[in-house]
Amino acid sequence: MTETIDDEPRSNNYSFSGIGNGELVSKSDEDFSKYLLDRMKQLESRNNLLKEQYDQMESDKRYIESQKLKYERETHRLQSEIERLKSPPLVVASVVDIFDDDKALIRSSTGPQFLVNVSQDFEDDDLLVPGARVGLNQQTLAVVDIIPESDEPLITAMEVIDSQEVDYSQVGGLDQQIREISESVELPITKPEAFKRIGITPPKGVLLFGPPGTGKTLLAKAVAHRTNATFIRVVGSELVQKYIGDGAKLVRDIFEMARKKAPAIIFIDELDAIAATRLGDTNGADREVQRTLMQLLAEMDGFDNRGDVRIIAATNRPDVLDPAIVRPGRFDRIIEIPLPDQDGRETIFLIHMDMLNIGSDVDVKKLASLTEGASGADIGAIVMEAGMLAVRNDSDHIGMSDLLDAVTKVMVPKENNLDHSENMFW
Ligand SMILES: Nc1ncnc2c1ncn2[C@@H]1O[C@H](COP(=O)(O)OP(=O)(O)OP(=O)(O)O)[C@@H](O)[C@H]1O
Repeated sequence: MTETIDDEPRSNNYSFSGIGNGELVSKSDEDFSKYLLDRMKQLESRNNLLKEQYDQMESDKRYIESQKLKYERETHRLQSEIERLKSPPLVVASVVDIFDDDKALIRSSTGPQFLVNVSQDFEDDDLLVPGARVGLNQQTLAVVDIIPESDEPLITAMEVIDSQEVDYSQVGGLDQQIREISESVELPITKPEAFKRIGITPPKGVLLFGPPGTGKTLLAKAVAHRTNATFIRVVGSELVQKYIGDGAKLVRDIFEMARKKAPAIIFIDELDAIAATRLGDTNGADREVQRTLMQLLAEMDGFDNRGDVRIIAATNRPDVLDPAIVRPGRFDRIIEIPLPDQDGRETIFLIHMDMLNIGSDVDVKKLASLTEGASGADIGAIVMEAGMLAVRNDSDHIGMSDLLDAVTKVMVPKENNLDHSENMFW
């Protein structure tokens, strides 16, 4: 790379024949300085190029260093996430009392009380007060975390919808049931004075029972829409399965939230999961269900019939319900939601076809007579399936043949299932 420039002029390169000696020297000097200038220019541009490359490499280096830092941070975060995921679950408890020497009396969610240590590096000392909910180490039961009071567990345990879009007109074949539910849930919210005037107390809770997919949830949503009430839906089985040890507290929180968001309708689906009759010996899980039910009964007993929080429950298994739940003052209005009859099925077909492009050959009466034993949900599925067939056939409307194919597709597996399920309630 190093270039040496000789002091001696290079006569070989710079001599020209036929020119005098003095002339030759000055010509050579001139050429040589030209050569030097060119060379300098070359070197300068090479130098600039190298400088540019150097700058580029410097900035690449800085970029790589910052990337390295970023990945190190990410690795660190992922490592602590792995540690966090591998750490054993904490036991939930509530604080009964706090003592000076870093000890606390706590009540575990399953009942018994323990005197336990409070972890030394526990930061939220101010929040550690009687009544606070805390997380305990599984083995030592030491208090290691505090559970913030928030609606978070509720958000996953229940569905809260401020305004419902479902109208009574979307519920087919249940005119009698709509009348009954509107008297017992809607009127106490919209016309409480009518009840006061006459002196009767409206029913506290309404129990809807019937086979799956017959419109129990739909009906409850329609009442919420009619009364402009917040619709709070909880599923019995989720209350006791997802939140072992927390079911009773959740029931309390649900009623609390309903009072805050009133007028509100609490819809408890699968009531049987928390209100089935208890048989003989009880294990831990049964006791949990029992505590949840007790809390539900206590909440129902404790609130005002004339208030603007109403409770609707639904079950497919009324036969297994604990008699305590249907006593007067609790779910004292029981409404059967049966499978739709011929007229009901016709109406439900029409409701589900309402917004669709239906061919003129479609005979709803015939469809209704071919679907005896179908629920509203089955009819919804038939119409949806027919729509899919029409799309698949690139048709611009749903024809009778699509609907007939869909009836076969939805009804045949259902009939096969029914053959194998004679022991089921429905
Ligand atoms: N009577 C009905 N009229 C119109 N559509 C209905 C009717 N019953 C059911 N459906 C349709 O079926 C869907 C499911 O019904 P829904 O969830 O109300 O049944 P459910 O009785 O609460 O069932 P489950 O007991 O399984 O909870 C509804 O969203 C609706 O599309």
